[in-house]
Formats: sequence, structure tokens, C-alpha cells
Amino acid sequence: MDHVITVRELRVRDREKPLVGPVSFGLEHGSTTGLCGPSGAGKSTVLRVLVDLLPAGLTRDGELEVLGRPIAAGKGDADLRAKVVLVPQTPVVFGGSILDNALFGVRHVLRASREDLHARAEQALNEAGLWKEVCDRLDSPAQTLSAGQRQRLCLARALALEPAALLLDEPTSALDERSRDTVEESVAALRGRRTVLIVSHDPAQVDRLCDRKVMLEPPVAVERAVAVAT
Ligand SMILES: Nc1ncnc2c1ncn2[C@@H]1O[C@H](COP(=O)(O)OP(=O)(O)OP(=O)(O)O)[C@@H](O)[C@H]1O
Repeated sequence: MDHVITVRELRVRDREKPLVGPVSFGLEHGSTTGLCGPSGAGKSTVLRVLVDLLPAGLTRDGELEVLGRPIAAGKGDADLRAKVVLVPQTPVVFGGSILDNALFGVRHVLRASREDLHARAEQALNEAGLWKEVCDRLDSPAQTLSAGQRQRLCLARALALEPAALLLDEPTSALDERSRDTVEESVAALRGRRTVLIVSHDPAQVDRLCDRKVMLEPPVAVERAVAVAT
């Protein structure tokens, strides 16, 4: 099977203490996968592994491949950063305009004319379902957008990088129901075209948006496992 991301027997530890895993999964091209599990099971940590931004002090074992290429831990792979893009739970909106915000990121990896960058922003904002709402005010401060619009702006910023995989960490947890629906519509529209991994606490949301789900359970401490076995 042709996977954009493959994870095999991934484990994360804090020195000797197991924090996450083992977990194995593959993300097929164009699929939307839900990453689920109880609080503390390690969902956010798995996303950090996938963008190679594990907090200092934590180590990982197991294999990670992106587009068939093995990714070694902690090598600061700039190529990977543009291929696998994480949209955090709380939208990060900078002080500039809506256009500046959409292009933040892609500007650093793509040498292109102003017109081409503008076209890239339009395409990304369209794909994120925000274009119609902002096309006549691209130069307005991004801070003027509503919470749901901000989340879609962050989605557009990530899409402008044309990532091989998009990671969404609880994309609607900070939103009211109406904004949640608009963000969900945008995410649903990516199905089949983009490869998406969504962390969600909401089983109904996973059912609405995802083709499949990966369940993560907190690791069983070795001492406990031995105690139970004896
Ligand atoms: N920097 C760190 N140092 C030590 N332990 C950490 C660190 N970051 C996370 N952990 C631990 O790793 C485990 C997984 O945390 P993580 O935040 O990935 O879980 P989660 O499934 O995303 O939780 P939630 O659903 O509550 O957001 C937890 O036990 C957490 O306390």
C-alpha cells in the first residue's frame, strides 16, 4: 500500500518512563484518519513526532517514513517541515493582514513573484473555505476575523505549503457549534484530495470526517505489567 506517512512500533519515552505507544499506522494518499484515545494517551505527542518537534528530554523508538523516506529523530529536517504540516489546536494569527497570514510559511520555502504568491494564497483560502468571506479585504488585519475564520486561515496557511500530509490537532475544540460546522465543512472538502490526520475527542466528529481511525491507549507501565503477570 502506498502511504504518505508510515509509523511502525512508535514509542515515546521520558528517560525510562514510557509515555506513548507502541503504535503503528499508515496514512494513505487522500485519506482522512482520526487519531483517537483517552486524555494523556499521547495524541499530541504523536503529532509532534510526525513533524519532528518532540520536546527536549523525550526520545522516540520505532520507524517513521514520509513518502517512503525514513526520518531519523531530531535531525531538523527542513524538507520534512514543508511536507508534513501541523495546524495547532488554538489558531495562531500574526499581527499582519489576512494575506500576510495566509502566506506566512510558504513565503520562506517558495521563491515566486508577488502575483504567483497571491495566486497561491487565493487557492489555499479557497480550499480552506474562506476565500468568499475575505476576498474583498485581504489587506485587513487578520485579528479582525472570527474564531472559526481564524482556524480556517490557519488551515489555508498550511495548505499554501501544499503539504503531503496535514495534521490537525483538535481543530474545533475552541469553537462554538456554528464555527465548528464551518471548519468541519472545510475539512470535509479536503477528503480524497489531501492526506489528513485529525486528533479529535469527539467520536461523532471522527465519524463525520474520517475514513478510518487509529486508537491510541496509554502505555502499560512495565512494573504494572509484571505485577499483574505474577
Ligand atoms: N514534555 C513532556 N515531558 C514529560 N512528559 C510529557 C511531556 N509532554 C507530554 N508528556 C506526557 O506524555 C503523555 C502524552 O501526552 P499528550 O499531551 O501527547 O496526550 P494527549 O493524548 O494529546 O492528551 P489530551 O487528549 O489530554 O490532549 C502524558 O502522560 C503527558 O503527561
